[in-house]
Amino acid sequence: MKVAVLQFPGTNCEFDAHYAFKKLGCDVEVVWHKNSKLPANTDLVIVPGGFSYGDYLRSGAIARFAAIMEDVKRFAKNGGKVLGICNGFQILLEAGLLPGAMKRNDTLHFISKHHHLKVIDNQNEFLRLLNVGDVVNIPVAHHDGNYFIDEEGLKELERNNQILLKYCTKDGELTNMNGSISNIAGICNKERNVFGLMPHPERAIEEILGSTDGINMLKGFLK
Ligand SMILES: NC(=O)CC[C@H](N)C(=O)O
Repeated sequence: MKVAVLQFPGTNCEFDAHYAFKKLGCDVEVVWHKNSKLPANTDLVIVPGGFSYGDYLRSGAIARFAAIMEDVKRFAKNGGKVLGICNGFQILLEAGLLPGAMKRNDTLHFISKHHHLKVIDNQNEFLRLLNVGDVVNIPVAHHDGNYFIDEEGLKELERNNQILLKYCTKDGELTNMNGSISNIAGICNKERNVFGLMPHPERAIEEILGSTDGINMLKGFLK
């Protein structure tokens, strides 16, 4: 399986994602933002975490104008799978590939820790190897993870089962970690081929990292 990991100035998780998918046996290529085309035969695009363009203006607001994003949009429109992790999620929101917007955490603090997430929907390629109600332990590291969408948009997400993950305690009780509406940690688009989440599954793939719960999330994409 061919995985393309995008790289913008300020991206800092491209090699974590590269390492994780390599470990899963994928052919992985890091793709510079100035390229106008994704590699031939790309099966999955990862928009990784970091601080693209220093998070100036708004996280992801500049990266979404990068040349490569035109091809990512084309790829997604044709049904190609795209996963945005943290800053990648922010970029996909800014690019209009996912609905809603990201605000600063309500505490105004950068939050960096392991946090539990509850699987809300698994009828998608990302979480198909998990069960609804499963609790996973995945690191978070962001200051702009306060997901927002208007009332009508939230209803639409719920109606279409687009809410994939919510923040919770280790016992599965929903918690509000950063102000996100309805405790949302991850969503997908209506067509179910574009995914975004604030936590970092690619950083939870070895015991030494504190959790291996990310493996079965990323593995969902494997053919
Ligand atoms: N780990 C990351 O991707 C950081 C995300 C983002 N730039 C923020 O701090 O909100």
